[in-house]
Order: sequence, then structure tokens, then C-alpha cells
Amino acid sequence: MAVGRSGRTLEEKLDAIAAAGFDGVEIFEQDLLASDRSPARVGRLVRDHGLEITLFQPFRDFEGLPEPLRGRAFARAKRKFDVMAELGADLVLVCSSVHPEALGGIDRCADDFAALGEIAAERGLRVGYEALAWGRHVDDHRDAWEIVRRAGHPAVGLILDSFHTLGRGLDPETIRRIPGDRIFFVQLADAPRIPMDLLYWSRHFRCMPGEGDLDVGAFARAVVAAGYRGPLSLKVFNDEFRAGLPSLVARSGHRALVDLMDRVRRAEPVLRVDLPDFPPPAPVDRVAFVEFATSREASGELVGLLDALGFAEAGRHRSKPVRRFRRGDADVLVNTATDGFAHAAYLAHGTCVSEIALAVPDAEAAYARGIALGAEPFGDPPGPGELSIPGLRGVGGSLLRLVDRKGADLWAIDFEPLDGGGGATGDRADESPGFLGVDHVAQTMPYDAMLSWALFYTALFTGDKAPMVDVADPHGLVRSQAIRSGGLRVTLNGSQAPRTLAGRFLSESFGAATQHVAISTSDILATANDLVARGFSALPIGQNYYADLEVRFDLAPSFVDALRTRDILYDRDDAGEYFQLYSCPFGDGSFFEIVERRAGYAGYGAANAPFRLAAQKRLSRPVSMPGR
Ligand SMILES: O=C(O)c1ccc(O)c(O)c1
Ligand SMILES: [Mg+2]
Repeated sequence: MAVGRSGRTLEEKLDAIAAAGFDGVEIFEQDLLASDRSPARVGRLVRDHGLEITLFQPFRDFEGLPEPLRGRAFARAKRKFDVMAELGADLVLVCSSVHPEALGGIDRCADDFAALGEIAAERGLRVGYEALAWGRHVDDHRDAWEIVRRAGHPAVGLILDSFHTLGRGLDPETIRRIPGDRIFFVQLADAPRIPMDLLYWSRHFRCMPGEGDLDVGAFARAVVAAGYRGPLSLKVFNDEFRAGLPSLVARSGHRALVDLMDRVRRAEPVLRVDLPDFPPPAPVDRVAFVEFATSREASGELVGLLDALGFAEAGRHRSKPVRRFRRGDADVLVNTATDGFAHAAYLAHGTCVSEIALAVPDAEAAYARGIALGAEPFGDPPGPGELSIPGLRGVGGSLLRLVDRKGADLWAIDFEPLDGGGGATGDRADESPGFLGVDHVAQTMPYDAMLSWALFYTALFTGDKAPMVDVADPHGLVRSQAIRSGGLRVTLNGSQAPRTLAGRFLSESFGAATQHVAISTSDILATANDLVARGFSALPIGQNYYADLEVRFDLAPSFVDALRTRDILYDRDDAGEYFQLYSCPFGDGSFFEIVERRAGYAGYGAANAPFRLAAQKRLSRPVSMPGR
């Protein structure tokens, strides 16, 4: 496996690529030209990292030219061959010509390649031909293959690139007709389905397999079925990756390849794939608990809010200052330890969600899959007599725990139950209407980390991504990506603008991840009444919102009044309805949401997000003091 380019210094990139577990790299000519190292030194640097140069690319506008352009193209090729010899690269990618004077003609091009193959072979080099999706005469891998076939030279082969095949909507099954030993190299990239010019799409929006919408799995299966056994290389041009951390980009690229090939072998078990065995992806049952790290002094605000939300204290950890609050099926832990991981998280981020536990069918299997996909083992070792719960490093340095029913009961072993004695509100939770469990968890991250974290969830578990949505914050754009796996719903939010609510949360909490936790109820109106009786104050929503709501959805005025008086937001999709009630923010900008989904509503109220954001902004606006 090898990786293409992203925009940092060569050394930084090579460090990250080697550490992520790749075997080789493509050298992009532009990177070489921009470097002040000689090709020989670049070659040595690559090999010093334990990597090989799998490909030198691209050589442009070579085939099908009239003289004297043709002669000049051959002269250029010889110069490139000299550079390759210095670099220590034996394969060059020739991409199909976009030259305005290229004549085309399958046999003319085949003759050019036969002649080029002869020159390359004399030097012990090989030439691979790739059809660019926007090539002038050759824009289809089937035509490129016909040229390679007619060239009939052992030093000339085909290069396939999933972007060019899938991006043009070509059927990847046609690759199964190509002899595998004539395919010299395979490049993989995905892309989000956004209608736009192919070249611009390719140069700015390519992403790792599984991060976009193309069927890279079908492409990879066809390549393996054809008998190809060479490198699988990531050929990704992407603005976010150029801006991102090389280590994160390289690790998620490696994860994408391992996940892709794992899915290849599971979809077609006869296909041989060079990967160790590890467990298949499984769905998440539900969020088992959410744990906040805080301090004794700072915990009052959070515990007060949980109380107003009708959570009752249901247990205390036997050996640590961790309190368990429960309502319906939602468990929230409050950790005020003064040592260990939670305390470190509190010191780094303030009161924050330090840990999320997912209930899965088989925790050990989910953990083993995570490790095979390059996730980091994470968390404090268990204390004496405490359950050992496997943990992985999640978004923003938080801890992702995996629990299952096979393990002994966490609540019985690690926690002392408090039956009904949980402070003033102990019993009331049971009488109160509607509460179900955790509906979703919303995580905020730098914009350029979103694709990687989405892949983290979709590679580890089975699940689906919803289309990316853009949310207008009063201070800039926030992109939101929802992921669902069984009973787990996560929304990932990223902002490039520092003053959006997401951007401010990141800077004020020094990079904490979970910004809000949404709890589901089966009866939003009854729940809202109940919370008011408990002293809950909802995020106040502007009156204009409700005036619009009535006409937008043709709702009865009395119904809209019921929403308005309770600050409930409303949305509807083809399936059903959605109701949202927000808490005011606490800590460094965390908050809770209460939602009701009716009749299979699948979204997250994206249409309401601008109004919720505006309401949150109003609350956080510095109050101007008259007379000062
Ligand atoms: O965008 C390009 O020009 C370009 C170059 C080389 C490739 O392999 C490719 O897929 C695209
Ligand atoms: Mg390519």
C-alpha cells in the first residue's frame, strides 16, 4: 500500500506515512520540483524511512502528437527517465493527453507507447498508462487498456484509478476483463457526489475510500478479481488534507485501505486479500453511558442541570468519586476524580464529556477490529476489583468504551446502587413521563478532521452516513455529518470559522469533542411541562421563528402556541416529525437537548439549527451595562 500527496513538507509527510504502516509512496513530480533536495537525496530520504518509491507521476501530454511535438515529447520522457533513475523509481505514470494538438487514434497512441516502452526497457524502467476522466481522446480505462494491449510491449501496462472510472460513472465490472498482470498500478480515491467539473472535483474533493460516495468497494473487488497483485495506492488531492495534520491524514488513509480490503474479502470471500484476520464490523446497540469529567467545585452546575432534567442519582462508584445519574435508559456519570484520565481531561478542557460508552454485541470483537484499523488503546487500567472495559481513543482525545452483555454487570460490580435515596429528586424520575435514552451525541472538531472521524465510526461499525449538511451560524459556516450505526447516532460538526459556536466551543474548551448530548422522549410536551416544574430553563427561542413555522408547515395555531410557550423547535420530513428542546449552555459551552422523533423522522433538525445557534449566540452575548 502506498500513499499519494498532501501539502506539507516532504519529511513531515514521510514520517507520518511510515508511522501509519504504509510500505511505499508515489512521488508527485510537483513535490519533487518544489523540494530543494536532489532526486537522489529524495530517493534516499524515502528509503531511510523504510519506504519504497512505487511510482513517479505524472508524465503529461505524451501520446498521439504530430511532429515536431511528438519528438519533443520523447525527449521530455528521456529526461524524466534520468530523474527516475536518480530517484530510484522504476514505474512512471503517463496520464492521457489533454494537449490541444493531440490527434488521438488508438493505433497511433499504441505505436507511441511501444516506442516509449522500448526506451524504458533499455533502462530497466516501466511505463503505466492512465485514462484521465477529462482526457482529450482517452477518458475511459477500456480505451487506455486497448492502447496498452495493442502496444504489446512488456514494459507498458495499464494504471487504474478509481476516481477516473467511478467519477465518470463507468462500470467497474469491466475491469474484470483485463489481465491482472497487465495492470501495473492501482490508485484509489473516493469523492463526495457533488455535481461539478470533473477536473476541479478531482483536484479538490478526492478523499479516502469510504469517506465519499463512490463505490470504491466494487472497484477494488474488480481489481482483485482481475488478478492484480501490486500496490494499492491512495491518490488523493484534497484541500482539507493539505490543511490537516499529516499524521491524522496518513493514519486515516491506512485505516481506509484496511477497511476497504476487509470489506472486499467479506463481500466476495473467494477473493484473496493480504490482510490478517480480524472481526467483522457490527452495529452499535446504544449509548450505554456518557461520562463528564469535572471537579467538585465545578460539578454543581452540571449536577443542578441534571436534576432539572429529572435525572436521579442511581449509584456511586465503589472506589472513585463518580456519581451515576439516570433517567429512562439514559445514564450520565459525573466524575470529580483528582487523578487519572478524567482529571487530565478536566484540566485540559474544563467540564467536558471525557468518555462515551457504546453497548455493542461483542466488546472484545469491536475492540479487536478497532485495533486492527489503527485505533489507539486508551484509558486508565482498571482499579482493584473493577471491571476491565476495553477503551479506544476517540474524538478530541476522549475515551470510547465498549461494553456488552457478556461482561458482568458494570453497574452491579463497580457501583453501589442508591435506590430512591438519590437526594431530593430520587424517586421522581420514575414518575416522570417520556424519557427513553440517549438519542444522539454531537461532536465538534476542526473542519479538516471531519472526514477522518466519520471514517473512524463507519470503519469500526456497520452504519450509514447521511449527506453532509451546511448549517449557517451567524459567524460562519458549520458543516455537519450525521452517522448512524444501529442504536448509535452521532453528529460531527466542523467549522473553519473561529467565531461560530462550534469554533468557539473548540477554542474555549481547548479541543473538547462532545458539545451536546441529546436525550429522547416519547412525549415532548409532557416532558417540557415536567422539566419546567423541576426548575429547568429552556434555551429561549425567538418569536419570529414560530410565526414562520405556522405557515411553513401549515400548523394549527394552538399547536404552534404549545411549542412557542415551551421553546420547542419543530421539523418534519417525509416520514415523520421532530421536536427539539434545548438547555442553556453550561461549562465551556456544552448543553443538553431533549428530542422526540415521531413516525421514523430520520434527521436532526438541520433546518432549525440556524435559529438555535442564533438563540445561543444571544445568550452568550455580553450584556451591555447601562450607565457604564
Ligand atoms: O489531476 C491530474 O492531473 C492527475 C494526475 C495524475 C493522476 O494519476 C491523476 O489521477 C490525476
Ligand atoms: Mg490517477
